[in-house]
Amino acid sequence: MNIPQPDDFNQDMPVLEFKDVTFHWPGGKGLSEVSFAVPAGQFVLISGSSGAGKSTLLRLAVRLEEIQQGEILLQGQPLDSFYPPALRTRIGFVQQMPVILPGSVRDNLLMPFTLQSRTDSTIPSDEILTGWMERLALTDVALDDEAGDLSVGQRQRLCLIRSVLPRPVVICFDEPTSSLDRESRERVERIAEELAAEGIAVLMVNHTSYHPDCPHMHLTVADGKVEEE
Ligand SMILES: Nc1ncnc2c1ncn2[C@@H]1O[C@H](COP(=O)(O)OP(=O)(O)OP(=O)(O)O)[C@@H](O)[C@H]1O
Repeated sequence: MNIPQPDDFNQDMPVLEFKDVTFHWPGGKGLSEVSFAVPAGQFVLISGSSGAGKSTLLRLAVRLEEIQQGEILLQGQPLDSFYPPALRTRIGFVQQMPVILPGSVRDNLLMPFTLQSRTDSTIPSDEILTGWMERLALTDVALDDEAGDLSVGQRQRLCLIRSVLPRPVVICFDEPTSSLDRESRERVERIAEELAAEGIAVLMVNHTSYHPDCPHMHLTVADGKVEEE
């Protein structure tokens, strides 16, 4: 996979960097002075107890929440310097509760290409879409099916494909396997590891019994802090 990089991006720079980031929800929970750097193609496993702040960390990384102090850099540039549709194609997000839009499976998969501003991307063919669906064991789903009729597990895999298609430099997975049976779970985990091997940095919140086969960084979230193990 050919991962796009801006002309001035030095491959030795972290692709994603948190610098002293602080964010608190209105109720006071949140994260304080979080710093870590993720090189291109790094697999990052994120763990911590329920309510520790793992989803909050990912939501900050994809700018669904605004940091209150510090800085988050994507390819060396502040997150808020990206035009939002351009940011969405550079950093993918597969959420716990997948977001599906009205329309067919094809409409949902191609949604990033209707929003995006980049001119260097070709709209994927049906062959590419079905290839990805086979890779994720969605063989009983057709491109013309209504996406709203899919199960939660099927929706999660559809969102995974939708995030990968624009060739992002980072993908954040928030418990992408929570609604899947064991076989599908292992398949999604294997694909996430393959994406890292192809050069995409992968940040994955996952259950504690998951141990990636690939080399990885492990971040633990506890008491509003993020520590690298
Ligand atoms: N929209 C919100 N408004 C106020 N507080 C919130 C909001 N979202 C999360 N929080 C609080 O922030 C803390 C961290 O939540 P977060 O969802 O990031 O935890 P988590 O580690 O992902 O948990 P889980 O493993 O259960 O998904 C929790 O105490 C939660 O109640």
